[in-house]
Amino acid sequence: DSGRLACEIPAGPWGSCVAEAGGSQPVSLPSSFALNMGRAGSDLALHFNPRFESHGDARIIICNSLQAGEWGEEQREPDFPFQLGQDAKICISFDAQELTVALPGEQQLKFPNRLGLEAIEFFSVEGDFRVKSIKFK
Ligand SMILES: C=CCO[C@@H]1O[C@H](CO)[C@@H](O[C@@H]2O[C@H](CO)[C@H](O)[C@H](OCc3cn(-c4n[nH]c(N)n4)nn3)[C@H]2O)[C@H](O)[C@H]1NC(C)=O
Repeated sequence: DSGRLACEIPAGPWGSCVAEAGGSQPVSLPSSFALNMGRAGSDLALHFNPRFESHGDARIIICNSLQAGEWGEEQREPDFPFQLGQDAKICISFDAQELTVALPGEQQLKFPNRLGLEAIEFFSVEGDFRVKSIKFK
């Protein structure tokens, strides 16, 4: 079980690195997983949703915000660095302007901090993604 640990991105001015190592399980073909963070389940600064195959999308990362239960405009990232059954290190940091997601293979993705989030008060994981470690720095 080669769960490697978190990444070392230093905390941003506001935020911190929410580091995660996990992996999608080869047992069942996961259609997608999601990491959600923000103030509450209905107020997310970042819904980070890699889709292997779901909603008619294949191998694309969907990022969005959720404000009072309403989805914002999706940001769609076709550069898809995940492999089924492989561990993935994902590291999220943020400041007043944007959230930065460090992905496997030195890939980086940015998403505007639409909620002006200053602290992560809510964090959830959905789908076939087994979290091996989480570190708030
Ligand atoms: C073309 C038709 C209208 O557009 C579609 O509208 C859908 C509904 O809003 C969009 O799907 C939602 O997209 C949201 C982000 O913008 C969320 O991903 C939402 O799902 C929330 C969610 C995901 N998950 C989840 N992910 N993985 C697992 N296991 N569970 N649990 N709750 C999805 O149901 C979907 O991404 C969007 N597609 C396009 C191409 O825009």
